[in-house]
Amino acid sequence: MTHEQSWQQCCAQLATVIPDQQFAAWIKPLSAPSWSEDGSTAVLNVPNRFKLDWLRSQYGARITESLSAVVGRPVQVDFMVQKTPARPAQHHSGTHGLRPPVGTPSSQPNTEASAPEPDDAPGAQPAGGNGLSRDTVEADALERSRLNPMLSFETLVTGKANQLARAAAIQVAENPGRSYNPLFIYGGVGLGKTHLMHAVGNALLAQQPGARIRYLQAEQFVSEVVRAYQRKAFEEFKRYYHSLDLLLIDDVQFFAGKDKTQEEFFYAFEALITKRSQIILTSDTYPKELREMDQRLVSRFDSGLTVAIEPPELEMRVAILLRKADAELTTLPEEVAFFVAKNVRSNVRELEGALRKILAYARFSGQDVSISLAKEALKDLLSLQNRQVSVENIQKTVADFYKIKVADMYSKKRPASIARPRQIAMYLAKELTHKSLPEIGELFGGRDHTTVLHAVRKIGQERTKLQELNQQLHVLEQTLKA
Ligand SMILES: Nc1ncnc2c1ncn2[C@@H]1O[C@H](COP(=O)(O)OP(=O)(O)OP(=O)(O)O)[C@@H](O)[C@H]1O
Repeated sequence: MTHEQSWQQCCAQLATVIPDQQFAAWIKPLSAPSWSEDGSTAVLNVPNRFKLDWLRSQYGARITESLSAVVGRPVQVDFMVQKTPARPAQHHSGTHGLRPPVGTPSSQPNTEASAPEPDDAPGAQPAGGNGLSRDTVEADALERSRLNPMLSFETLVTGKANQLARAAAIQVAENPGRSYNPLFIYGGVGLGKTHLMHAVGNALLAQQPGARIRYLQAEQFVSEVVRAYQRKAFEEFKRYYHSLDLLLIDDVQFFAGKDKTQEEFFYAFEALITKRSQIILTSDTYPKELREMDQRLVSRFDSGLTVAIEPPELEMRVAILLRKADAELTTLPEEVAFFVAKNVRSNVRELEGALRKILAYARFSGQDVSISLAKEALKDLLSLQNRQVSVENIQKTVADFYKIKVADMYSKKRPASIARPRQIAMYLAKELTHKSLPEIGELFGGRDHTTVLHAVRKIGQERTKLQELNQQLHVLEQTLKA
């Protein structure tokens, strides 16, 4: 069997397991791979890095499996971004492309092998044509979209913490505007919400280089509304936002209390949903918990699919570290990855920071990466983490934060402006130290342990209901732990 025949058979097999639309969009346009000399690796040429990411992450395993089955031995499948011109003429001979050169009618007998349209995506031009090259179209669209091409499905590590959100995002990328609309992703800081959002955008851009995509942070949207207001340019603003195919807005909790922004966003939302453009939103909390948000918007946010991203568990943290090291072209010994993952637990952004420190340390000191090197590189971080937060420190930090005197932490004064920060400090003392209630009471001017218990319960309950308090507590906790 020739290489071309084996590829055709592979495609035929894939066509039975991959839904028609996806097959037509992703597999059918591929030319037959070129093979390494020893026949162990098949290299598929793809037109750009977006397609490369997507094909590798979504179909790589299936193609490998199918091609191995067809040739009767395990083979590796690799992808390579094709150099321009996008469709080299040698495809009809030599490396046995499935597709005839652009403009040549298909003469392949097999349906899998029949020539696809030069491109399924709107706005794309065949290379060598008189219009803009596909690369230029993509580069322009990428710039306009403000997408970061590094944040793709390919570079996103999957685990229990994000598997639902990722699955939903993949659905959306494959069926924009038709599966879950809007897709609302929520979770704590640095857990990959932004990453997932960009991944959808990048995947869609790979499929449709002409797609009108825009990513922006909620605050930027607020500024644009303000600017449109000042310039009396709402028509233009509307025309732009209402014309998008995919709108990605990050951290929508920042719309809180901004009535005009919410109103404009509501119109854009309605217009986009009606014309089946996709909307993806992220937030630090689920829609019903959003503060100072128009109820019409809250219910719209919840009308598609709402998914959470949780903090990654240990194994996922290890996997993320290994993957990030790999991307930096360094090998991280697994024991070092475990060591870091056990000690840096809060979020992915912090994991990345820790890894960066270790790699920089290794580079500058000329040493290999080991646990002892990691301990040295992360000395500050680890000692800070292990350092017990002291009650005195809590009292000082909380007093500074609420602009009261530290002495008021021990005083008997009762006005709310003082009593409340004091209760907050007691709550944090219970949360962040190992001190008992009576010990804490003692350190707060000799108060009874029931007073401390009351404060701990009260603040604990209120933080689940009051977003602002919760945020203040987050800031205080971060400051104290940092
Ligand atoms: N599962 C993951 N695999 C690989 N990298 C990840 C993963 N999750 C997050 N990251 C990386 O961690 C960093 C922080 O992620 P991201 O900015 O998406 O977080 P976020 O949830 O949007 O946080 P914030 O609320 O602060 O905006 C990014 O560099 C992102 O690429």
